[in-house]
Amino acid sequence: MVTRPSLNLTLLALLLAVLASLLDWVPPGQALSLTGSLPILATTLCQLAWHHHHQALARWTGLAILMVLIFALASFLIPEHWIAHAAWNRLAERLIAGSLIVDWRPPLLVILCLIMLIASLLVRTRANLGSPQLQAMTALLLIMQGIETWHAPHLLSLAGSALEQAALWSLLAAQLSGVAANWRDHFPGLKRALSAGVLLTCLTLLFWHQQKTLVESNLRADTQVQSQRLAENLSREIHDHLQAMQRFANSWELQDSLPAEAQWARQAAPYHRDFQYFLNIAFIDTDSRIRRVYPASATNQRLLGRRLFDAQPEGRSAQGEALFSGRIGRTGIIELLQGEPGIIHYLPILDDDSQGPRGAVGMVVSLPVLADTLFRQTNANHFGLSLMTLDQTLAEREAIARVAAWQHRSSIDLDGLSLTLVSRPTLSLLLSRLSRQPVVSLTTGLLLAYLLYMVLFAHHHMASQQRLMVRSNRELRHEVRNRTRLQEEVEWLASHDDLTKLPNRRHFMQVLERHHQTRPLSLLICDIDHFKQINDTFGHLQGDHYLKRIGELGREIIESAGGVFARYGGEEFIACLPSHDAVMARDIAEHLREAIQHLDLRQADGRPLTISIGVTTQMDGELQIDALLQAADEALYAAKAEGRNRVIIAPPPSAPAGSSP
Ligand SMILES: Nc1nc2c(ncn2[C@@H]2O[C@H](COP(=O)(O)OP(=O)(O)OP(=O)(O)O)[C@@H](O)[C@H]2O)c(=O)[nH]1
Repeated sequence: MVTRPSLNLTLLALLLAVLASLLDWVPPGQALSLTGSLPILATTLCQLAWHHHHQALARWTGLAILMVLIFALASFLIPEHWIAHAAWNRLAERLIAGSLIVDWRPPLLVILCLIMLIASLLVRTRANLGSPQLQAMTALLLIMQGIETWHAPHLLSLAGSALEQAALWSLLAAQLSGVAANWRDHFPGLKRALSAGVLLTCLTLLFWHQQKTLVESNLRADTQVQSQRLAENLSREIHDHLQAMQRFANSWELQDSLPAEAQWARQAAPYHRDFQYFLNIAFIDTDSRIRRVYPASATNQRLLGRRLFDAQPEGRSAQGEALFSGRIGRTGIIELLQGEPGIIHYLPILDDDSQGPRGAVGMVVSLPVLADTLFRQTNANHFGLSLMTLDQTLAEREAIARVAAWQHRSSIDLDGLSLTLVSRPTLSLLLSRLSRQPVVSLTTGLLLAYLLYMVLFAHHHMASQQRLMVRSNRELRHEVRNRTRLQEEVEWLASHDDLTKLPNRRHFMQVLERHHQTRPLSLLICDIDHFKQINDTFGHLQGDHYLKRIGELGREIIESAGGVFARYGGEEFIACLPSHDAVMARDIAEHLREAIQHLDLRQADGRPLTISIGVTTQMDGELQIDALLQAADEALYAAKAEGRNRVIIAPPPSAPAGSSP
């Protein structure tokens, strides 16, 4: 549903996405950083197209963006041993020289948010396709982005910039404002499924955050150990060279005179070769003059004969230690005569008759060269390195690849002198070692949360459908029962007399037809005597009462004889007695007449109520209903004519013409 607020919010998202893109933009050739803002901008345009009813355009752009985002997500998910991080970087390199995959890939949480937003746009506002769950997940992912931004600097850029996050919130709000009214009707059905889905999403995000923190801190500890090892190597190197040089100094103790130049060069050469960071190895006499130096480079030659006390006042105390006290002396970090920072060790050459030092061996260690020698042992693709004092960078080795925001500081002990080695692991190194497990858990958890919502929603939908069906079934059964009862009532009314509840004439005729083979078959027609006077005297209601009483009694007597008693019309009743001959029928008719006479019913003149009965019997032959009725009626007429309150037997009905006797 497109509403004015939702359109406005999408336009706001567009503005924010454009601003984010402009702020992120850097000239081509440099590292690209449109990673988050560009897909947000594309999604906003897609949503705008949807708002303007260009559904097909919105659908196809949405699908295209979705494909790109899924590809980017795959680079987070695929294990290193399937596709190495270097391969992803090579792919990025092909797109723009010097770029890395991280320059192209939007932050993880932005990718997930955009996938949810586009998916919910594609399923429109349909709750049964999971739109509410997708939007709830987007909101939770955005909250997580806020936490990530506020929390701490992290290894990977997982969250978008503040502007990108604001644009994403606007997109979500635009979608929500269009559908809120629509969902209000669905809310009872949504409630359970949505709360379960949201709960699982929250748990997934918390679990992911915990896992990610653990993985990153392990990785940090890993690189810290590596960096520490480097520092230890450096310390060991210094220690080793000191020992070696001590041996070198000791080798001159037996010699009384000044070492010959060639001899000095011959003996110093292997040390210089092994420890390339020695700028020179010099023989210094007790007057602190440099008398021999190796290598004999032009710079070193210029030092010959110079008095170090004057030339290097900073090193005076160290020289004094070696030349006068006979102990190893070491300068701090000083500016060397060669113009670079370094340390000079002075190793005394003692006289064999213990007359004090005869001189000292001076070893000039260039710290940049020392650091460089060590730095060369590490891969420049993995670490950027710096060797530092408290306030000065002595040597630096830039990493070839881009470094991460992390840096490790390890202290180095240079024979009592404390330095710091700062190492900065490269992004490529960290990403290639980073476990994919947290991202896999996050993606799987979100997928499961969506599926859980779908299952619960479908279950609720099916359950309510079933409830509806059961209710309709019950109503239908009730309706069928009602109709059957009505039908029975109608049928009963059609075949019975409403006043006396006796079978009516039509029903009686059907009964009679059913006995077309029963012989003998007797028929009785009964008529109340002077009923008109009863009506006239006592009223019709009383007349009705008489009719009912006679009906009840007649039914009792006739049915107990196996016959059927029915109302014939007006104050007349009719009965059939199957398998009763004329004598048996007459007896029953007499019994009926007498029983009525003994009822407590009175005629208008006070005498007991009486009836007259005409009886006829068909003994054999084909059933002749009309003839039987005619005969019984005539017998009744005769009974009336003879004074009423009597039973007259009609002669058997004559056979119809043509029938055999
Ligand atoms: N109360 C009541 N009266 C009825 C009903 N059906 C017919 N009657 C009355 O029955 C009376 C029949 O009268 P008649 O046919 O003249 O016969 P009678 O008065 O019984 O005289 P006889 O038959 O000659 O003895 C009429 O007054 C009818 O109105 C009914 O359902 N209820």
